[in-house]
Amino acid sequence: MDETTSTRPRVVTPFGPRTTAAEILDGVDLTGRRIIVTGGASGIGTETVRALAHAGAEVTVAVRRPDAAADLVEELAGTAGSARAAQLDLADLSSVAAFLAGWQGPVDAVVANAGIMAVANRQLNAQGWESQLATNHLGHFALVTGLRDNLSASGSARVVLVSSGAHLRAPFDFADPHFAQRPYDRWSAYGQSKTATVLFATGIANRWADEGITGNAVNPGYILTNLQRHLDDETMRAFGVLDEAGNRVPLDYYKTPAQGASTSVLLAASPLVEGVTGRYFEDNQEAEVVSGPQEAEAGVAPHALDSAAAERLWTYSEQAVPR
Ligand SMILES: NC(=O)c1ccc[n+]([C@@H]2O[C@H](COP(=O)([O-])OP(=O)(O)OC[C@H]3O[C@@H](n4cnc5c(N)ncnc54)[C@H](O)[C@@H]3O)[C@@H](O)[C@H]2O)c1
Repeated sequence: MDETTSTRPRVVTPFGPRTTAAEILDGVDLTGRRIIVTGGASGIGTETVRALAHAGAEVTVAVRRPDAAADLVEELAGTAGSARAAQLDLADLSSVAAFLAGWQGPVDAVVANAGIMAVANRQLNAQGWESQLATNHLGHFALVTGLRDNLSASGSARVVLVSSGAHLRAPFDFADPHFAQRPYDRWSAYGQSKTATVLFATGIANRWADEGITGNAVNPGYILTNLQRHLDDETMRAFGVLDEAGNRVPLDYYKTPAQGASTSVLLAASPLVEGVTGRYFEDNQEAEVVSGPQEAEAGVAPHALDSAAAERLWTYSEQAVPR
């Protein structure tokens, strides 16, 4: 974190943690805005797509299996905007390249929402990248940097990088990002990938401001979705999500997916944050900077706002992703 980051005023909005994505866009007209949402066929992504399309945007739902988004596309056919599905596997660079080759014209926003969490064992993709870093950061880096000219052509484009409070657990380990030498730990791997997500927002802010492209990171909060599928019942009990009988416990601090999608939608489309860049938001506000691991995983860690680390990660990612 540099001095500018620590002294700049925090961005605040009138919205609360329980505001829904639709409420964020009440009265906002996104007609003609072309927005890509990765991982839009489930969870927070689906609610992000819904809110944007209802406000008039032309949303591309970028998913591994386009048929998984078919019902959503059909549901949104009668709205002010539209949705269409496109194939994209972020862990497969040839799929990212095919998506980029098929895209024409400006892009007004990318919501880099797709993600995987706490994969039990170290898994590598074709490039030898650890799976969470591959999907959550490097695939999105390939996608967003590949769309740079299209974003620039918008004149006012926004990149929203969906991170997590888990970033507080792990700085980016430049010496061993893929756990080749250190023991694999699924939470460190997830946390590191989400730190990369925040650093990527800083990198966009540092490099692309002159092109009218902003980049911000988002922690959606806790939402029960498919994301938890890699967690066994014992872990879910430890989280207090399951009772001893294996039933889901209704927890107050869990948001609905529509509430979880609100901060992504705020940064992707609300006029209230026009021009805001290089920030980390949660509960619809810019987060406070905090030090050390936090029980509630709230706030943003200095290691994720470090401009030098952001530059280093950009260089690392550029070298990793072939052009
Ligand atoms: N749910 C939470 O409590 C929570 C908390 C913090 C952050 N997040 C983040 O929010 C985002 C959305 O998660 P969610 O909770 O809606 O979970 P989810 O599992 O419902 O959605 C994730 C989506 O990403 C897609 N995806 C996974 N790997 C992909 C790949 N290789 N290529 C393309 N798409 C891929 C999945 O198919 C899925 O549609 C994720 O980035 C997650 O890390 C979620």
